[in-house]
Amino acid sequence: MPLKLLILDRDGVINFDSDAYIKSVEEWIPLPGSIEAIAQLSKAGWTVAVATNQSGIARGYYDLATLEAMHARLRALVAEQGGEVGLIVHCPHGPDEGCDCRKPKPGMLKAIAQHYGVPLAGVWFVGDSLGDLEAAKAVDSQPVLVKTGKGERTQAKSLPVGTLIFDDLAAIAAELIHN
Ligand SMILES: O=P(O)(O)OC[C@@H](O)[C@H]1O[C@@H](OP(=O)(O)O)[C@@H](O)[C@@H](O)[C@@H]1O
Ligand SMILES: [Mg+2]
Ligand SMILES: [Zn+2]
Repeated sequence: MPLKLLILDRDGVINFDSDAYIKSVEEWIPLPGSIEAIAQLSKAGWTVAVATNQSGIARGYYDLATLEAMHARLRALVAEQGGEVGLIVHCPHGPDEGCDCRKPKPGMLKAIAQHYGVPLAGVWFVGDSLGDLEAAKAVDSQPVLVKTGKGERTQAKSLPVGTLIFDDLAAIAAELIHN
């Protein structure tokens, strides 16, 4: 049975985003239904991984310990609902550092696929920004846009061909679990 892998962007998909960055655990607030959606997917046999740009680290807005505390909170909330979160990969670099992991580059998606030993072709990558969708396209994954976070702004742009669009993560969970 091939692994059912779903990869999520974080800010604007799992939690509220802010143009001022999410700089503390207190600012990290789950979007309505997102924790439940991840738990339901997990309990339905999906492996839910996360690929998130975190240039706020390079910019000095928060440190790695704070980022890890946010992710511990995410894991605890999903565990309370009987589910679990898989690998969380972040890019700590700034836009001018030329790293291979910052979306729209697909380095984080490749790292997740390598971790699980599965191909990326067709794997849904859910994001709210154009860079998320471009990263998916770059490795033949399925770009999926949610309208939460920056999603409605992104929807007004020219999207990669074949991009799927959903209202939110709960709608994606319903689609994947019930179809
Ligand atoms: O959506 P993910 O990838 O989980 O994380 C996005 C965040 O790292 C931040 O990314 C920044 O973009 P720049 O990194 O400054 O271009 C801005 O868009 C912030 O509003 C946003 O909080
Ligand atoms: Mg985002
Ligand atoms: Zn990076």
